[in-house]
Amino acid sequence: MNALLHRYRPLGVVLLLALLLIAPTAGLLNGYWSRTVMLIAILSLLVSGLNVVLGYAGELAMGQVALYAVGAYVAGYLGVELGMTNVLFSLLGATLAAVVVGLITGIPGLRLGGWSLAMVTFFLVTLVPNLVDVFSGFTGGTLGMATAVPTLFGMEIVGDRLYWLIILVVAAWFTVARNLLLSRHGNMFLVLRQSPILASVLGVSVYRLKLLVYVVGAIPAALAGALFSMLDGFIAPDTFTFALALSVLAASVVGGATSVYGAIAGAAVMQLGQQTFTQFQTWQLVIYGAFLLIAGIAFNRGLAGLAQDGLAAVRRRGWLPTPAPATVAAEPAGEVETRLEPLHGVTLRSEGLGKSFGGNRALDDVTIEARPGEVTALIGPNGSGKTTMLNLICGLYKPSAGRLLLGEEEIGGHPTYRIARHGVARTFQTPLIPAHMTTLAFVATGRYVSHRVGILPAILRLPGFRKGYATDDARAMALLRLVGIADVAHQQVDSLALGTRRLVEVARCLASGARVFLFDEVGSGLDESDLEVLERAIGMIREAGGTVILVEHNFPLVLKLSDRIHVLSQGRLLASGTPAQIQNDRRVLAEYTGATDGGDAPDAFDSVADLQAADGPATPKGAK
Ligand SMILES: Nc1ncnc2c1ncn2[C@@H]1O[C@H](COP(=O)(O)OP(=O)(O)OP(=O)(O)O)[C@@H](O)[C@H]1O
Repeated sequence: MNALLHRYRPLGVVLLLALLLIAPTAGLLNGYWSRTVMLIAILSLLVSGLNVVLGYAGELAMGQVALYAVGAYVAGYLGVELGMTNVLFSLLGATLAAVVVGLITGIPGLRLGGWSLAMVTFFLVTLVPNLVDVFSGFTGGTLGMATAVPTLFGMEIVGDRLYWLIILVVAAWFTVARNLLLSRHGNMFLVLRQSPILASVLGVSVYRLKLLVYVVGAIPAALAGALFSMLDGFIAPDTFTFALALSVLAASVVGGATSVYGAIAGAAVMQLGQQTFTQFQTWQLVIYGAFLLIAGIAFNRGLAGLAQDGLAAVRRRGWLPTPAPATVAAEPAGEVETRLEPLHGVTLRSEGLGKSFGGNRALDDVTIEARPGEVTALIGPNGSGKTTMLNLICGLYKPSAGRLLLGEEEIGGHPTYRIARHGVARTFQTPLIPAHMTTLAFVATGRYVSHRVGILPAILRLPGFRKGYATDDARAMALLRLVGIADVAHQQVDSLALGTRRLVEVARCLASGARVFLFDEVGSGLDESDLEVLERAIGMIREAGGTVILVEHNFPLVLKLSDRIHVLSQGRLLASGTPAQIQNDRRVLAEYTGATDGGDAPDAFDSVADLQAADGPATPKGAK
């Protein structure tokens, strides 16, 4: 079974749901506790929406409370003004309104970037009383409005029926959230949270994905509003306060923002705290602040993290069986691919390429070509412009001058995600590795764009989703075997050592089915055996027809692997040639020894390789 599906067995959740559903008829809940459970359930919807946006996509959106108000007023309006009391209309109306408000606020908030979404949504919350006042004809203004009795096919939804409706809607949302977050989409949200740059080199439009996450997170908030209007039968603006927004944030942090069900725990703590302690209202802002501080500092994965650690400790002691690691349908264990499928590499050419940062010319008039089925190395001292070149090729920087051609197509200045979709994959000097993800799942993110599985099949767990995941996992596993690190497949990827992370990045690039591979100092930090694996992997990419551009300080590795070497010095092309030509080039030797021109190169070294041998570590002057 797929590793991702295997990890989560929601038995406890199903039992809790069954218990909650039978509780009123079994006499387990009196009126007070029944209302408390409903309020916790409604609050957990708000918190869950924030978890999706903040915990998964890393965007601080404070507007859950405003969307809560939208859901409440839309449901109220439909019932009172239009006579549409059917709860299905109320819930659908609230959902549509959430999508519309989500788009209206998310588009400018996310376009501007930085903290603007937090600011836009913060103002949205402060605007609620004013908007309610402006539309007082429909909303009842500050005095509030009484809502109509909800119905379902002619049946009044009150008492236990309302209780069941709330529990079932909340259960349905958590099923959707679980299926979405524990899927390749959820993994991509985690990538986005860790690094928008990483998401974009994986071919994802960061803006669109953030907007999607924000709108998805708006839906439960509006559903919560609709349910609250049915529960209280009355809506007034003083429900939708900034204090409630803070309480939702505190509940998210306390429950664990990257947990699916932590929202329920966080909501329960906040709701019960409020009901139990009479002083809570007076001190609520201080209490929320304290919760945020304590949870942020002492247990930053919240109650869900504590529960997971506790469960792991219990399993270590043997008091509970440890689930067997997921098995992945791939080639027979131990069998390693010795060749790759054809990679359809393409020629990458820069013509007079330049890049300036203010007055600093990082690259100036650089013309190089990297051909399919070849390894093209870019070398040069620190600051000579190698990484800038890779950043230009993958679209992280826009060229100041010149052209970049992928085959016949000009790609200079295109957005990173579009260039990635043309088949350009890259690694980073400091590997970009997300938290809360296994190595296998991370390598599989390479396939997110090239082998699409829709959101709906993921939410509904349709056969297409299961098949897509089985293939993702099998492919990722095969590639981990290829780079010799299959043993870490089920470990958290952010727990791996630097050298292993580099090999993980190579596997991720291969998973995307790329045609052009940009490897930035991929050999640094690797021990001898890792280097052998890396050499074999790069050799296979070359044989399969891939185009490889290798930025590397390890000169022996460069000599061994490259078909052609370009040497940069202070942003300009100093020399180009075969490894034999470059290692005997006096200008290159001079550059590496710090002599001012080729003629000053010390006689003791006849080649760069001699210099490396004498110097010990294979890094030129000043390398990181
Ligand atoms: N985003 C940026 N803003 C300003 N200057 C930059 C930026 N990126 C690179 N530079 C400058 O461009 C020049 C080339 O830097 P680059 O990182 O490309 O060199 P490099 O050859 O990759 O060095 P290293 O081997 O240390 O990685 C340096 O002077 C650097 O300070």
